[in-house]
Amino acid sequence: MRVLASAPAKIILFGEHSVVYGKPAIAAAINLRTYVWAEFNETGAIKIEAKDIRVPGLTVSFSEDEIYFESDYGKAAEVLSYVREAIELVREEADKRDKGITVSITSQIPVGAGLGSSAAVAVATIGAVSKLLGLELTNEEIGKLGHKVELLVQGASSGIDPTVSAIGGFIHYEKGRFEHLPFMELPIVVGYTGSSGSTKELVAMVRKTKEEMPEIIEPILFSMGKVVEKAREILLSDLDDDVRFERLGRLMNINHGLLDALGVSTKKLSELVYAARTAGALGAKITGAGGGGCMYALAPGRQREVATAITIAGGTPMITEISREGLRIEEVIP
Ligand SMILES: Nc1ncnc2c1ncn2[C@@H]1O[C@H](COP(=O)(O)OP(=O)(O)OP(=O)(O)O)[C@@H](O)[C@H]1O
Ligand SMILES: C[C@@](O)(CCO)CC(=O)[O-]
Ligand SMILES: [Mg+2]
Repeated sequence: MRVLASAPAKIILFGEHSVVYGKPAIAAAINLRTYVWAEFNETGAIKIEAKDIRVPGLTVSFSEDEIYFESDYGKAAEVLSYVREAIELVREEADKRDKGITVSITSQIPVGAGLGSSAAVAVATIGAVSKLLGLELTNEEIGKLGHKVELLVQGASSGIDPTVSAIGGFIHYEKGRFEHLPFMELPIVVGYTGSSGSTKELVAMVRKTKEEMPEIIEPILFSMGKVVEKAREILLSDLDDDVRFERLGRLMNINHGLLDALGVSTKKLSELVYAARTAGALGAKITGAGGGGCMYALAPGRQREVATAITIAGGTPMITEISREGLRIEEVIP
């Protein structure tokens, strides 16, 4: 039997980082997906074919007529830890710890770019492997297992990314609980800096700063929580779109400033944010953990101009759509 599952990327509209400390956040699944095939193998081992992820630590030496490859196995194993933990967790849940499983991954989501590639790969793997092992799990349960995987690998995770990747759509999330917000088209542009940041390291950096100066960082996290409350109110209001977008834009700019104060922006991210605002975006901010990766802009009627401004500033624009669907079983071959 072979199973193919897929799970979407996400953007965080408001509340990244503060959500790790129990504040609310708002996120949406977007139409970039990670695909995972799962099948049994006879060896009893876990085998992972990650087709489009760069493995760090590979050294190649060339001499007259020979080529030597040396790999840093520790680093290679670390890169695959989300997938490995996901498979181990599902084998335990199914009480089939010794089953040999091979997974093969292809992904449209840039890695370490704030678009939830870690959550999507964990959720798609859990979806494919649980189906293979005959476990009946709801998408919500798969999101909770995805949260466990992120906790195991990163040490800290709010769970918002695996939740939105598993269930799709547009959500408000707080302390493990989510509420679907009404589906709406948002005129956004995502801008990719081309560089990456590690969520594990960025979350650890914010925690360290918070421990060193709680009297400064806690009010910032508190304000971020308030920005999200206000944004939820505006999203649920019956205000006209022009007023609604203008207010949301202002909140995005405040949220970006607060993220910058936490130290998770970079020069390139800020350049893309300011380029987007100058080209007429009503708001622009980092999305995801930062340290590189992506920003997004709210630009009703100005998406094309903002995309051009992001390109001129050295970024890659992506006009994405919100994905109603989360985890999907694409194919089951008996
Ligand atoms: N296609 C893939 N195959 C295997 N592992 C992947 C794949 N995509 C992502 N990963 C894993 O996820 C890690 C990146 O996760 P990380 O949480 O740091 O960033 P992100 O999820 O892309 O962004 P964010 O968490 O800010 O939304 C990679 O180093 C790798 O371990
Ligand atoms: C930085 C963070 O808030 C969002 C990453 O997309 C981490 C988390 O919520 O687990
Ligand atoms: Mg991640």
